[in-house]
Amino acid sequence: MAVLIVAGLDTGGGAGLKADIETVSALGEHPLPVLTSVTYQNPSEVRGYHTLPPEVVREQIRAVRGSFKIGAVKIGMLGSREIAEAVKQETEGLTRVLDPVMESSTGAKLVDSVESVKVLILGSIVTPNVPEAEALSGLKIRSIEEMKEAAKVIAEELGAEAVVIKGGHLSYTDVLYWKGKLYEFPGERVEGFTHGTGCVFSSALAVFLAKGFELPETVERAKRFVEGSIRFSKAEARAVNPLWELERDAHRWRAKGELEEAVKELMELGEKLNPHVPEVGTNFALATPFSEVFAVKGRIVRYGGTIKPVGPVEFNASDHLRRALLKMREFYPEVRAVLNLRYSEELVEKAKKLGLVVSFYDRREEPEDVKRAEKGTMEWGIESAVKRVGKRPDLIYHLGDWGKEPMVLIFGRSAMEVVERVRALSSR
Ligand SMILES: Nc1ncnc2c1ncn2[C@@H]1O[C@H](COP(=O)(O)OP(=O)(O)O)[C@@H](O)[C@H]1O
Ligand SMILES: Cc1ncc(COP(=O)(O)O)c(N)n1
Repeated sequence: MAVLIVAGLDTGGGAGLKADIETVSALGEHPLPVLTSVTYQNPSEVRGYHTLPPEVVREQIRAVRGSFKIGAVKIGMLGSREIAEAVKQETEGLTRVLDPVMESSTGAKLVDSVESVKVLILGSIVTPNVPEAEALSGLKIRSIEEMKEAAKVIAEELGAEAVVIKGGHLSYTDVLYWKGKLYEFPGERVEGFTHGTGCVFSSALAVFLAKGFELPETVERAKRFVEGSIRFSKAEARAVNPLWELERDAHRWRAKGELEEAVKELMELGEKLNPHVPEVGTNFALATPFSEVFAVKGRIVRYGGTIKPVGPVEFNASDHLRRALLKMREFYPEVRAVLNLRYSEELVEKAKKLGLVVSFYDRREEPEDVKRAEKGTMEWGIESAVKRVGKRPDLIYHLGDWGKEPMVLIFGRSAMEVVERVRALSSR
């Protein structure tokens, strides 16, 4: 199924047409991109925009309307009244999702007037954020109750088929008014970049409508999709990441394979490694670029004179190593893998001889409040060891913690780098 997208181009690659294309593609439908305006912007600032002549917008829609099966249309930045009129005429009869874009999140105007947006409201599913809903309804919105009143007014007075007021500027709860009924979609704040959330939301809505879901279900699905695109946003983009689900799954797949290979290599070191395996067992953890962590279920244990993994490589199979790795990644994001061994003086000396950067933490230095909180020891330990050496540590040891057993953590930028380090450390 194809989804028509009528929107503006964001040169920062965060919002607008590019976010819409990615959203539609990521959700498995075919995007038909129609450009209304070129903006000059980055995630911090819109410097200006240039609207295309309405005829150019009209011709783009005409070129595709007849030759694709269009399940829905998402309409974003319109720019001018003339473009709004042309889009209205050319999209007659399609299921229309209108994101009434008026201002960017950075506060710059993206349309000549509220009236231009109103041109397209009749019969559309409209998705204003709180300030846009205030502009369309003339009401002040400070609560979920007031969101509901405004949604009703926009539907009843302006003739929208349905109204979804988005709560990103209020409490993260979204409200839907449809066929005389009100629905609430509770949400919680997700940490991450939010530039482009509105674009992704309305595109996802259009996709789920095209797939045939009923409106309340589409809102729920679009909201969850936006949450993922915030949670898995990337610092480099400073905007939402509509490709999050595909990327996350690809990274999971690769990390699992990488760790499985490395565990296999590690097993080759069986007899040499056996004396270095602590009572609690060894584990081996690998993080994806999204900081999701895989490890060996049940750990790697001594087995006769050799060693053996108890279970398979799984997501979230080690709490301690996951916490150590994630803390290390806050300082050095290139570090992706870690493995723990029993502490011994020879091992630490050998590491130093091999030129590895060695650090340690000492629980006697742990502040009382961290001790009492219990969960924070690992994080505190890694942080204090990192700060102690002032550069990226390859190996961190402590002399009693985690069931009081002294332990060594060996870090690496890949699972194989850790295996190579373990190989060097355990060779006689
Ligand atoms: N930080 C956040 N955490 C979770 N959900 C958010 C966050 N910011 C926005 N949302 C959600 O993203 C969607 C878009 O909302 P909003 O940001 O208000 O739109 P706009 O980009 O048009 O201002 C809504 O479903 C909203 O609840
Ligand atoms: C081309 C274009 N379309 C839409 C938005 C709104 O997105 P946001 O509210 O996240 O700034 C934008 N900034 N640019």
